[in-house]
Amino acid sequence: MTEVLAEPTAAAHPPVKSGKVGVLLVNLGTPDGTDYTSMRRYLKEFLSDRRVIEWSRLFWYPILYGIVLNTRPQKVGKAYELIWNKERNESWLRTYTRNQAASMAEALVDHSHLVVDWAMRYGQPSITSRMEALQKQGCERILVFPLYPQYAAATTATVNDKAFEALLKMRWQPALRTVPPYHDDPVYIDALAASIEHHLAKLDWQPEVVLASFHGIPKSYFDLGDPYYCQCQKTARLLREKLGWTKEKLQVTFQSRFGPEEWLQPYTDATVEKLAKDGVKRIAVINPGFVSDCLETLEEIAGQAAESFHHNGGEKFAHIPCLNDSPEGMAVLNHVVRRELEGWL
Ligand SMILES: C=CC1=C(C)c2cc3[nH]c(cc4nc(cc5[nH]c(cc1n2)c(C)c5CCC(=O)O)C(CCC(=O)O)=C4C)c(C)c3C=C
Ligand SMILES: [Fe+2]
Ligand SMILES: [Fe+2]
Repeated sequence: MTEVLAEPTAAAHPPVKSGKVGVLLVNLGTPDGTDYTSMRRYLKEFLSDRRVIEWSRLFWYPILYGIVLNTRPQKVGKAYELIWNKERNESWLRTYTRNQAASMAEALVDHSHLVVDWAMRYGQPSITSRMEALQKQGCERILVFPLYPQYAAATTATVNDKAFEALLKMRWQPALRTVPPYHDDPVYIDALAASIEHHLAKLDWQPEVVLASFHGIPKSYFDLGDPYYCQCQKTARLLREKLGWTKEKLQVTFQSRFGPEEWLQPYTDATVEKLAKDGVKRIAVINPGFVSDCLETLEEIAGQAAESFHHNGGEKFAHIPCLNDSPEGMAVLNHVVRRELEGWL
């Protein structure tokens, strides 16, 4: 005889929150402090990620544990100190990401069943902890938003991997959606163009050249089929078209090289130096691939690149800030989220 399970009665059943939709904004990550221990913990997690360093572990781990984690924490800790948000005692990347989540929650307040949260791929708050928190609040559906306009396996894919890894341990999984790259979205391109125009209008000089400097990746990742390079080039082309500028006026470069391999070219540092040596006196740099200002924009560009330009004969240098949590920046993020939530709102 077949046994039929009895319908659980309300009294016997534990309370379950339900009916909510979560949005999880995720950026790269950040150390908890600039001290050696915090920096080492952060870099260890970051540089152990196979999506970031694709070399064989047999080759990479002796270098990572023998050299990199003994020297880089001090060096990078000093760089972070220069740009630390002292008021909140945290990195700007964390401040801006939290602000973006708060601002988005306010913009979408009419959807009372929506919960907006934020996490970091490396460091705290972790993706797993925030996914679990969203689920506890009753989110049966979660939209994961890797905060990168251009897709790279080293950034977008590793965020998505981590989100799906969190589901691995759940008996009752929420439905999961991930936000695709938005490198050619007109709202994003318009926001970049408006930001350039707005910031250049505030100067009492105008740049001869503007660099669109994107974070680099090893050239070998591109050769293996990563679409990142092409998406960066498309963003720059659309931006040029929007501004009515030539290829000479808006040039694409790649920054933040790591390790001895060849990375995407032309390099930002070499280009800045060459422009100055060739007699260009005034340049501006924008970082369209970074949703928020961080170490790589504030220290490497506004700090180091500016210094190199002046040192080599350049006279005027401007760093155009990232869109951050500005109204234009939030218009982009809110637009992308609304579109990707279609059918869930
Ligand atoms: C092989 C190493 C790295 C790859 C590939 C890589 C790709 C990549 N990174 C970003 C965005 C950011 N990177 C940041 C810092 C950073 N990046 C690497 C290495 C690689 N990145 C390192 C080791 C570091 C830490 C600092 C250092 O040791 O130099 C940051 C800043 C974080 C902050 O808290 O401010 C961002 C943002 C992208 C978009 C990308 C590929 C497209
Ligand atoms: Fe990086
Ligand atoms: Fe860097």
